[in-house]
Parts: sequence; C-alpha cells; structure tokens
Amino acid sequence: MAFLEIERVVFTYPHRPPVVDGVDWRMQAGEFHCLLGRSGCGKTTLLQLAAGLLHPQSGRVVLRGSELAAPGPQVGFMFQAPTLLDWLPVLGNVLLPVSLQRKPTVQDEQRALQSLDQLGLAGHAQRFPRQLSGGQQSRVALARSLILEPPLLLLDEPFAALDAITRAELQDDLLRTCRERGTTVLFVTHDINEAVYVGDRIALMHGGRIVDDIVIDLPEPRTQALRHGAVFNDYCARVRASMDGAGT
Ligand SMILES: Nc1ncnc2c1ncn2[C@@H]1O[C@H](COP(=O)(O)OP(=O)(O)OP(=O)(O)O)[C@@H](O)[C@H]1O
Repeated sequence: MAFLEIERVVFTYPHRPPVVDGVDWRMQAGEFHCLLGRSGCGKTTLLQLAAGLLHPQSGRVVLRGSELAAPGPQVGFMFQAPTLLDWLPVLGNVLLPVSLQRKPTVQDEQRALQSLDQLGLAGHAQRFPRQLSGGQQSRVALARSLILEPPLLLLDEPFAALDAITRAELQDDLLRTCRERGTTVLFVTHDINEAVYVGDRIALMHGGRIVDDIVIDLPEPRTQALRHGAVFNDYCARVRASMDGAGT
C-alpha cells in the first residue's frame, strides 16, 4: 500500500475546463517528491486536493489507506508567505497548531524550542516576527508546520521569496529535518534547479496533467557542491527539455 495515492483525480472550478485533469500519483513513506510546472498548470490546486482542502469531482486521494475527507493533523502545510501572526512571539507562532487544539504543555514547548534550535533560531523564541529576516521567518513557518509531527508535509513554493543563498540554506535545513523525522514531502515549485536539488522524484505538470515522471538519483545527503557537478546539470537539462516539450 502506498503512503499517499492520488487516483484519477479531476477538479474543475465553476465554468472552467478542469485544472486538474485525471492525475494519478503515488508516494511511498519517507519519499520527497516535487511537483514542477509553469505558472497556472494546476500545482497549487493539486496540492490542496492532496491536503483535503478541496475535494475532487471524480477520483480520490487516499492517505495511509483511508480516503481523505478533510485536512487533519496528519498533514502539515507551508506556503510561499510565512503567514506568521505579528502579535505572537516566535515560540507562540511555532506552537499555534497545538494552541488551536489545546493548551501547549511543557513538552510541546521543549519540542518547539528544539526545532528552533535545529533550524538555527536558538535564542529567538521570544522575538516577534517583525524583528526577524525573511529567511528567519520562513524557518519559523517551517518549525510551525512540523510541530504536530505530521507524517505528510505539503509545501507550496515555500522559499520563492528568498534570496538564492538563504534559499539554498533553507533547502538543506528542510531536507535534513524531514530525513531525520521520516516525513513524506510533496513540494511545489516552478524552479527546475530547486526541484532537482531537493526531490528524489519529480512530477512534471502541464495543463492539469502529469506529463513526466523523473527519478532523481543523486547522492544522499544532498550537498551544495552537487550543484556544480555534471550529473546535477544533466538532470536540470533533462527536466528543462521535458518542460519545453510539454509546451509544444
Ligand atoms: N479559486 C479559483 N477559482 C477559479 N479559478 C481558479 C481558482 N484558483 C485557481 N484557479 C485557476 O486554476 C488554474 C490553476 O491554478 P493553480 O493555482 O493551481 O496553478 P499553479 O500551477 O499553482 O500556478 P502558480 O505557479 O502561478 O501558483 C489557473 O488557471 C487559475 O487561474
């Protein structure tokens, strides 16, 4: 049984052709897949279907053997904007998914502080979002998405607004954190370089369909030096050619 199964899923907004048009995709536990495609091809819509935020008109999404009816604690999210609450300090923001369910315990706080520590934010717990850089805010959002230890993490262009160096650091932090926890990740991006670096498989999306399925067999753990090697660049060229081919 796959961890996540997207089976013949179709989704249409009213009075429009389908934006997700018969997608089949499977993920095994612990895998890191990227959903790559040009703007408007349906990536975010497919991610929202995978989260249970939208419901397919036909087909189904099955998470660990059960059809997904609504979002729940088994799924964590992170979006392009960190969407932190200005009036809460960093610790309060990280603990927000817990606070929405119950009063956080000392153990919850310890877990949050440990997560901040792992993401290079030790000593920032009592600061407010406005006192942080964009990269630090993204790290807080990542810690928040992981606080309930969701087995599935869905990320929608989470680092798109960051500069290239900070983005590369965040990619490494994300890969390390998810590997340590065994988290299964579906990561939306329109950046080929990013998809090849973080993904062990890429679903190439075009016009609401998955038009290519590319396995990225690069050494683990990924390191920034990989980006300068021929194999990495060959993968980028291969994905680029497939994207260009899909548009013709
Ligand atoms: N709420 C909505 N109502 C109607 N149409 C929508 C809605 N949300 C998205 N769409 C349309 O569905 C299509 C797919 O949108 P979606 O956001 O899934 O694409 P995307 O690949 O994530 O794009 P981007 O990379 O720009 O975020 C687009 O044509 C968009 O205009």
